[in-house]
Amino acid sequence: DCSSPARAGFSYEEWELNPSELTFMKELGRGQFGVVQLGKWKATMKVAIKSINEGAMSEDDFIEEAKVMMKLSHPKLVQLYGVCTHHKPLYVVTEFMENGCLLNYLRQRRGKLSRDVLLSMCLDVCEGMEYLERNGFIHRDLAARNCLVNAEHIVKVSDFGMARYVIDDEYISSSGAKFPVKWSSPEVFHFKKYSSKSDVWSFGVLMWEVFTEGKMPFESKSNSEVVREISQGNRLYRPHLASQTVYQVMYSCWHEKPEGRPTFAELIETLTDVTEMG
Ligand SMILES: CCC(=O)Nc1cccc(Nc2nc(Nc3ccc(OCCOC)cc3)ncc2F)c1
Repeated sequence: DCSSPARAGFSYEEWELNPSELTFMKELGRGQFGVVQLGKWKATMKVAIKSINEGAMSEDDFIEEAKVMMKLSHPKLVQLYGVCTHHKPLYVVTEFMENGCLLNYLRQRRGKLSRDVLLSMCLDVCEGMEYLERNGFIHRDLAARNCLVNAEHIVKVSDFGMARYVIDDEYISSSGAKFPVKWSSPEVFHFKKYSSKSDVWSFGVLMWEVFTEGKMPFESKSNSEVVREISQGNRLYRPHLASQTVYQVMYSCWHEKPEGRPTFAELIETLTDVTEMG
């Protein structure tokens, strides 16, 4: 049916949106591929439209993958509606999230969010990630900056798998300034060995971001200092808002070996028990 962008433009492949059905309203900010704008699809549905800067993305590879990503659908994942490939710049059209990215949301509401709300945010992300784990899909760049918050204050995971299409050596090389070392497991920053268990490590750091209300992990340390700290067995400290029980959960995500870390399915169980215990 053509009632939603996901099935849009019968005259286009199902992952293609007809650009004439998009209207631009205002700039939301800048993602890593270029500007993101609030728009409307068929003059009714609010959407986020990412314009991909020339040379920022391996576009053909991404378009191929977009067909797979379109099929990933879950209430805690930011839905990909489609792409416009018939002109430059390439547009990537997704679900619009009224309250913006989780990192800024946490920083803007410092001191106003209860522990229960912080825990429910972690559970939202965990549910989205458990769906990706179940479907054998690796995020590769899970962090609070890559999660978004909707009008109902639900948190959803965004930009899953997009790290594979970035053209920027600073981001790709593990010694590059933009490589997310502070969210990377040892097997990722040493060998780029990505897995759902390396996503679990990043989820532990995201939990730390949530319970510090948006602090930068290893605040004053350089990437190479973080590699040394982690390799020596040091870990992020317990955030003041995190109970010992909550800290044990995020700490379990930082086991040196992937097999020593929980799965997202196990993390849902544990976080749900913590929520119920209070
Ligand atoms: C921290 C990283 C970061 O900002 N990332 C980032 C920036 C811009 C847009 C996107 N992407 C999407 N954004 C929305 N909604 C959105 C709503 C409000 C907003 O307010 C900005 C001004 O605040 C006063 C920003 C975004 N929905 C879907 C996206 F895909 C991601």
